[in-house]
Amino acid sequence: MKLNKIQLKNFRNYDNLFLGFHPNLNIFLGQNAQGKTNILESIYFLALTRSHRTNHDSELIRWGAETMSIKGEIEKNGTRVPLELQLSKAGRLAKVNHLRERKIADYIGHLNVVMFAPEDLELIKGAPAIRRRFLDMELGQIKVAYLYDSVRYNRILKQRNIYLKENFGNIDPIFLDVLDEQLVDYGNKIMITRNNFIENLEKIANEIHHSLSHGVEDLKLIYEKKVVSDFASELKKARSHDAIRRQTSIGPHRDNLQFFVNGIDASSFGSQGQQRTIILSIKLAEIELIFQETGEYPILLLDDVMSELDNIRQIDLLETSIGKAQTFLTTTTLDHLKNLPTELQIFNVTAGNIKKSEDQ
Ligand SMILES: Nc1ncnc2c1ncn2[C@@H]1O[C@H](COP(=O)(O)OP(=O)(O)OP(=O)(O)O)[C@@H](O)[C@H]1O
Repeated sequence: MKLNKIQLKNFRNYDNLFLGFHPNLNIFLGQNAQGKTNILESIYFLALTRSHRTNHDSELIRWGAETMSIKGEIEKNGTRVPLELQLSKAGRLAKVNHLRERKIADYIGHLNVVMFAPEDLELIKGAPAIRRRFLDMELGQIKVAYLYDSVRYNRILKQRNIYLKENFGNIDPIFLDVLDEQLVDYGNKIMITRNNFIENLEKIANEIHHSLSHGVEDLKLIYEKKVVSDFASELKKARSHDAIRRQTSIGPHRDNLQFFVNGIDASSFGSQGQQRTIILSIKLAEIELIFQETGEYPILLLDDVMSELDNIRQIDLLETSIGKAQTFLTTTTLDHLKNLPTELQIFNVTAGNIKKSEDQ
C-alpha cells in the first residue's frame, strides 16, 4: 500500500499544504517544533480518524480556524483511492472515493499504518487503558467486525453505567438482564478476537525479539482478561457490587496486556533498552501481521525514533521495513542515519513550510 499524495487544510500549523510522496522513503528534516510530527500525525489521522498523541480533536484544527481537512490518495493493488477527512465542531466527515461513509467503521481500514513514536514506551510502562487502546487501534484497522463489536459494546456499557447511576437502590433486574445479554454477546466476540490477535502477534514478535537480542531473550505477551471463564455468570455475580459502585466491574473494558522478557515483567523490571527492543519487535511484528491479514504492507511512520536506536537496531528496522513498507520518518539531523537506501525524498521543514530537497 502506498500514499501517493496528501493535502492539508488548516491542520495544526499548515494552512494549505500539498505534498507528493516517494514510494519508498520520505524523510522530514528540520529543527524542533517546525511541524514534522504534524505531517505524520495527519497521515495517522487520515488512516484511523484518531491522533496518536491527543484525544482532543480540536487541537488538530489550526488556531483561529473552524474546520480542518486532510485529503490523501492511496494506491493498493494498482487501484488509486481518494480518502478525505474533515473535522469541525459538528464532528467528523469521512469520504472514500468522494462518497461519504456514514459509519466511521466503514472508513477505517482503507489506509493501514504502523506508527513508531517516542510515546510508545508508555505502551509498556503506562496504564492498562493505553494497552487496550493499542489493541483497539490495531485490531480496528484489520478487522472491521471488531470495530462494530467494540462500538456496540461501548454503547451498551455506557447505557448500563448510566442506568446504574440514575437508578441507585431501584434497579430493575429484568431491564439489566436485557442489557447484560447484549453486553456479553459483544464482549465475548471482543475477547476472542483480542486473544487470537495477541497469540499471532506474540508468535511473530518473539521471533523478531529473539533475533534482535542475539538469541538471549524470549518475549511473551500475556492477555489478562478481567473475565476468568464465563462472562455472563461473572457479570451476574458482580451485579450487587456494581449496583453499589454504580459502574460495571466485569468485562473486556477492564482487560490488560503484559509483556514478559525471559519470564520477567518488562513494565517493572525491564531496562529502557529492553523496553525499546520490545516496542520495536511489536511494531515490526504488526507490519507482518497486517500483511498477513490484508495482503498489503502498511505504511510505516517513524517519529524521531532513529536517534534513540543504536546502529544495529537501526539497520534491523530499515532492512526489515523499507523496501516492503513505504516509510515516513522525521528527524532533526541526518548524521545518525547511516544506513539509508539511495532511493528517497528529503523534505526540509521550517515553521510550517516544506521544501523538497532537489539534490536527492
Ligand atoms: N492547532 C495548531 N495550530 C497552529 N499551530 C500548531 C497547532 N498545534 C501545534 N502547532 C504548532 O506546531 C508546531 C509543532 O509541530 P510538531 O509537533 O510537528 O514539531 P516537530 O517539528 O515534530 O518538532 P520535534 O522535533 O520537537 O518533535 C509548534 O510550532 C506548534 O506551535
